[in-house]
Amino acid sequence: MAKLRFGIIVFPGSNCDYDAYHAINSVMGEEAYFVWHEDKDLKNPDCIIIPGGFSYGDYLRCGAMAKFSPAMEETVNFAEKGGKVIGICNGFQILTEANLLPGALLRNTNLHFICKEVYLKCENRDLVFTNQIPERPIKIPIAHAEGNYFCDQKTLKELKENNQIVFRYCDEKGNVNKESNPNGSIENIAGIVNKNGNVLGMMPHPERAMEEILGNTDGLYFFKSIVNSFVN
Ligand SMILES: NC(=O)CC[C@H](N)C(=O)O
Repeated sequence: MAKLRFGIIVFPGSNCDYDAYHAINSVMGEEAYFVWHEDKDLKNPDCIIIPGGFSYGDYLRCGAMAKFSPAMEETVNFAEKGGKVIGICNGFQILTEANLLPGALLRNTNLHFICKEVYLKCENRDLVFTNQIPERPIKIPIAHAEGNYFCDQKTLKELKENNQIVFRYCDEKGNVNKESNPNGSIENIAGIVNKNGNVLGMMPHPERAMEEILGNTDGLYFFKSIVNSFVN
């Protein structure tokens, strides 16, 4: 079977683009390639990844300037036609700014940049992004200053009704509570999907947990889910 094509959008200030590239190419054995933010041509992807980092230096707000890039305009068109789009960390922030996902990412409640491993409970394992994720909590790193997910009560209700809450921060045993919430996110939300199930945003970084040498391979479940959804 031909390799799956993952287009990774690169903005000035992206810094997880090579991590995503390595995860797709070297670990998953699929094809990753970069799309410069000024390019309008996404080069026929199976999936677009908007990687983590500090696009445009996080000026104005995280993701606020990136949404105007030609590559983002095309990503919106791609998503509207059902194309699969993943936003990780700064990518999640960009997807909310581009209105592909509801809500916003605010400053962490402690006002610090937080870099550590957290546990996630996957609440919807029927998605193209999650079908291989186990029931047990998975351990994935976070690294952000603005990961505090917020939305109004009406949106929260809709997210719940449509099963759009994909990941919640929890502890090792799967308890979702104030203690297991690293950044103040509403109801411990760490990742959501759009109504159609083809656009996912998450603050944690699965691409940083792909190999034994890194001490954590739980990110593999995430990428294996996507590959699996194309094969089956
Ligand atoms: N790792 C990242 O993508 C960082 C995201 C963002 N710039 C923040 O600090 O919140």
